[in-house]
Amino acid sequence: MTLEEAIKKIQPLDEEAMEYTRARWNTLGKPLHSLGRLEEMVTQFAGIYRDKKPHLGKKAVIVMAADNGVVAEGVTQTGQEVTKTVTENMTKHNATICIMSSMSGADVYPVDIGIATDCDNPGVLSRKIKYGTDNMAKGPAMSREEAIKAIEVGIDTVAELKEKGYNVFATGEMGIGNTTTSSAVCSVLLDQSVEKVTGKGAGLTNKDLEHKIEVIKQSIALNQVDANDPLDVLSKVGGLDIAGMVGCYIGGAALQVPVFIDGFISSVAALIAIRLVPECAPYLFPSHCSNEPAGHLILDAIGKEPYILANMCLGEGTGAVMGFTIADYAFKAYWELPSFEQTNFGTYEELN
Ligand SMILES: Cc1cc2ncn([C@H]3O[C@H](COP(=O)(O)O)[C@@H](O)[C@H]3O)c2cc1C
Ligand SMILES: O=C(O)c1cccnc1
Repeated sequence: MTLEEAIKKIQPLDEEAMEYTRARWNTLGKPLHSLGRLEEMVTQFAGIYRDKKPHLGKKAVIVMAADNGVVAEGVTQTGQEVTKTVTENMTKHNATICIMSSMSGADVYPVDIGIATDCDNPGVLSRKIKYGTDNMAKGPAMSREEAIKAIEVGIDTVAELKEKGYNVFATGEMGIGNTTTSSAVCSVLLDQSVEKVTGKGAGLTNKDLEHKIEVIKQSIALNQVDANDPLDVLSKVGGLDIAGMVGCYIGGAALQVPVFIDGFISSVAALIAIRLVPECAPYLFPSHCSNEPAGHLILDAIGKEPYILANMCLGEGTGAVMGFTIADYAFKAYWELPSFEQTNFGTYEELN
């Protein structure tokens, strides 16, 4: 599906299904609204599925893996070969996301959307746009066309997995250097200083952090980034992993499935998606708030309040899969709690 086709398919949530779900929550044998945002989550899922009787199906985490040319500037603690190693570890149950996903009953789908070397691994979906982005400190990270193609990879991945029976998604990423690109995008789109939105990523010394900030400033200035054009920002100072996740969010909205956002990098992708297509926002769910300095800023900007505050900053989708578990609790209560009439509390009308 093209980006344009996906945008055209996005509809507002189904109010009737949500009304029905809200009303049903109010009949259950517990104090009104006492499950708070868990109640709202089930209601919103009903609106997304356009189904008065929403059920969670199979859960998938899509992990967009890509390299970033800017790593050549020395903005990371480890080399870019780690991107491929960790991505391949996801096929052997050796990465954090696999272990945490198994707790949530979710399947992990790593996608090579731009790893810098060949990745011939049957467990990794091969969707390479190019062998890593170009170094944004020297010129644009990618062309606008490449950014759109990467977004379409995300849309198509959601479509493909929905065909296989998945109906709830989470985004994750693996890409050494992607906190540098994320901070650049964040600084431009939120009009905040680079210092305020840049952290140590997967680990840096204070001196290295100063250098990272300088590289980001240089990249933004050199590329003459247009803050009013999210695709310009994404292609010049973003990454292929971020673009792929933008596609997952827009694709999720087009295909009427909810998508959980992970940490800093995933939230930056959600910010781009919502700036591009504001109508996709109700299909997106926060999970945790990243411990990177701009974690809260980004969530505030997209109007999403995190469910979990755990000072996590790992990425890969590790926070997003905890969102699945919250959804499990919410749906379990919604479907298994007896109504007032089925209990001996009295009737709903008597009690409320
Ligand atoms: C072994 C390892 C596993 C990871 N898993 C996620 N990340 C996280 O760290 C990277 C971003 O940090 P930076 O911008 O500093 O490179 C991303 O790959 C992100 O997913 C990892 C990083 C490492 C080193
Ligand atoms: O919050 C995140 O997603 C994050 C932060 C630092 C490094 N990797 C991921």
